[in-house]
Amino acid sequence: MSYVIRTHGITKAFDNNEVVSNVDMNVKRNEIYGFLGPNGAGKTTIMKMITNLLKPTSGEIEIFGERLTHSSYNVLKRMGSIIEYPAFYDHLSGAANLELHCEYMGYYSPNSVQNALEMLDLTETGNKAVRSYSLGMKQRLGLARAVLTKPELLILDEPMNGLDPAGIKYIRDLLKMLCKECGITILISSHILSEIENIADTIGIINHGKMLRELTMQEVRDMNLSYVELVAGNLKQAAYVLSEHLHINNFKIIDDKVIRIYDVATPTPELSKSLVQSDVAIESMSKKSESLEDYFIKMTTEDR
Ligand SMILES: Nc1ncnc2c1ncn2[C@@H]1O[C@H](COP(=O)(O)OP(=O)(O)OP(=O)(O)O)[C@@H](O)[C@H]1O
Repeated sequence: MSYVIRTHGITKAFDNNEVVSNVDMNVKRNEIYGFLGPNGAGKTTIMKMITNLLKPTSGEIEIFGERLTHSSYNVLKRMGSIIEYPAFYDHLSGAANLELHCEYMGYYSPNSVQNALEMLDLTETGNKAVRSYSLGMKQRLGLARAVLTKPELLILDEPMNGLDPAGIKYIRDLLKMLCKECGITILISSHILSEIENIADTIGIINHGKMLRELTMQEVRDMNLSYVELVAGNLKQAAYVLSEHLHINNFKIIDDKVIRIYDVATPTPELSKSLVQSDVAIESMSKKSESLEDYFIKMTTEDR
């Protein structure tokens, strides 16, 4: 497996207050990695460490197989990023801001500014002063700057912030294209799962500075998110029937009347027949499913 980013037990403390704790993150080459966590979870701090804007208190970061140090200029030249809100010279045009960035990065390629503006649908506004841009246009200009120097790795901290639904779709489609057609690896953070679940190949869930889980979207799709909810009088007997008669162990007792059975392969009529035959007083039985958003919220609230 080839990785573009690997962090090994990175920790960051500000004034003895640990806000990132022992995080291992593994971003594979040519994938979109969705970095998910509620506000304040530590996403920006980790992305700042990966882009060398902050130094970890302990732990190591490897990018393109090289250990990141204060002098890793060549590694940094191979990435583009938006960390927090992108800042520009407001009195200059979008195009002039991009030209300045090329100069600063020592990157010269004919038409690169025009191509980046075009890619982000900013051709018409490229010559206007940034101070006249809406928040969404600034976000797109930030992305234009991030892709300007043709990076191999994009680090995007909540790039959908401030965009309307059409703008979010535009960016999602663009990121998919950049990853699948141009081979760019993308690390993108969000606190809203639905923003990235359709484009991510892998997600990492973080809360209170700790990586709770890293899993591929295929693993997410294979998870038991559907279940049968059984409301019954004598739950002890119901649990006994499930495990001893039906050999189902994948269930959870929610309270003194409710069991959730995650083995949805057993048909509901078969379940109810066995339960009734063993004198379980069924009040109701229904198929339900948990959305991925519910799962994400549950994971991050259970960790409190
Ligand atoms: N320079 C700093 N000094 C002190 N505390 C900081 C500093 N930067 C971040 N923090 C704290 O670290 C924690 C993590 O913040 P961070 O911005 O990384 O979270 P986040 O997941 O990106 O959240 P958000 O989505 O709100 O940006 C927060 O409690 C924040 O207050």
